[in-house]
Amino acid sequence: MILDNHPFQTNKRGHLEIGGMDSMELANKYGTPLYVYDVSMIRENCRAFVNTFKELDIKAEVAYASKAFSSIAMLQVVKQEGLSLDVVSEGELYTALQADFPVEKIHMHGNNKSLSELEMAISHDIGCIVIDNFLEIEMIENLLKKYNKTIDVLMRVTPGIESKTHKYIMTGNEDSKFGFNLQNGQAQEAFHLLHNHKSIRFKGLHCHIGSQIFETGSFVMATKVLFEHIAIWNEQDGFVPEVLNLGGGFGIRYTGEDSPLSLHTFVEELVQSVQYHASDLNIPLPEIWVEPGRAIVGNAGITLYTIGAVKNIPEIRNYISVDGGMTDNLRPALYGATYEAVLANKADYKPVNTTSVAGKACESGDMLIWDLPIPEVDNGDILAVFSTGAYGYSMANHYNRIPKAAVVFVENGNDTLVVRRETYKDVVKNDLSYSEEKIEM
Ligand SMILES: Cc1ncc(COP(=O)(O)O)c(C=O)c1O
Ligand SMILES: N[C@@H](CCCC[NH3+])C(=O)O
Repeated sequence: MILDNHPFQTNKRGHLEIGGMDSMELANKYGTPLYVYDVSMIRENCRAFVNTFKELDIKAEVAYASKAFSSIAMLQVVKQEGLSLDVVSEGELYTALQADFPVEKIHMHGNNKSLSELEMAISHDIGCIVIDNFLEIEMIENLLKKYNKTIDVLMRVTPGIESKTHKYIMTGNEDSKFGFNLQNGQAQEAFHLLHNHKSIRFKGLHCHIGSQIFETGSFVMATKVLFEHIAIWNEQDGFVPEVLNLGGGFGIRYTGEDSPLSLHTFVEELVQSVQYHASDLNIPLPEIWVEPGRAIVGNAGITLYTIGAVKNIPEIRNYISVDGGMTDNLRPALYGATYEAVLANKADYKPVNTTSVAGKACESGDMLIWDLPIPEVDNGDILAVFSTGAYGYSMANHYNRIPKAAVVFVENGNDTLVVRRETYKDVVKNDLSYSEEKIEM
């Protein structure tokens, strides 16, 4: 049964339950498509990361990668759980400031940070900037002079590792737009600009090899490559990193085919590898920082859709269409990502057919799920797609002028609307008219 692959159950009415709430009641109350998050699951995921490092007695910092899902309410939960925060744009930083997130716990990323983004970060005294390129070093130097400030930074490097994931979400390979290349000398050049800098406090290295990764081998390999360079810089310049940030990328289960490692195993193997190299080099163990996004929110979210048109093409395929699709979940269209779903009102029914779930956007590629085992479908049935908590709402778009869906948090049987559904007024709110008089002028 598909339901067995996911951390949800049915209630007495046979309806899918989330956070102690009947998902059908949520669909009726808020309409569909609807993103629903079980907040206690988000909290558990945050705590699991923090506690795993604690159990291993390792000085660590866990920063939630807010690109996975950023909203004021979400960042308030992250703040309540005491995590740090990774932002990659002015918009994400702005959201963090609106959520009153402690600035000293915010880290800023980005492969093309603008002057105004850096100025916002520096003027608000955020905790750390992860430097990606030479232009950024120059802009940070100028801004620190202007504000007469100093700031902590990490240097992002690409170790030349091809992690086992989709090409579009690999980031540690040599041919990457992210970070300073370790192999071709650029990282070495940047290191010399940053090491012993007067106002840029160079704390250490950052490396993120990709996303939705199920094995530790590529992390261990990346750590080895980082330490080869740390060893050279240690010998030449006495460099001792205070921090090693190994990024995010911890894979989650989308379907029964996915078997993520336990968090404990994952973290333990990363820690052991850093410990091994630090002791080999005879330097103190650096603080280990990580930046999980998907692993914090992915499994905690589901999306509810109303099923509309049903189309059977004999001997070819059965289709059901839902009232959302690539506008609220771009991942299948972008990466061929796979998902599982059940009918929220028949969650414990046995499947009798196979059907493919189409979105409503005007694209043949707008398919949410291919060949899903499903019970008999009736008008008004609600489809619940699992594991949509990461990179769903955050990559939502307005294609076909479809308004963005609402987000509801549920916790201990209480539901709270945390992002309003967009209206058609919202969709045209930035449009200005172009009158005939202008053409005549
Ligand atoms: C620098 C950086 N850190 C963290 C993450 C979060 O990744 P994930 O959601 O896979 O944990 C990403 C996204 O891939 C990233 O680019
Ligand atoms: N958006 C991607 C992950 C990329 C994360 C940022 N480097 C996904 O949905 O899987």
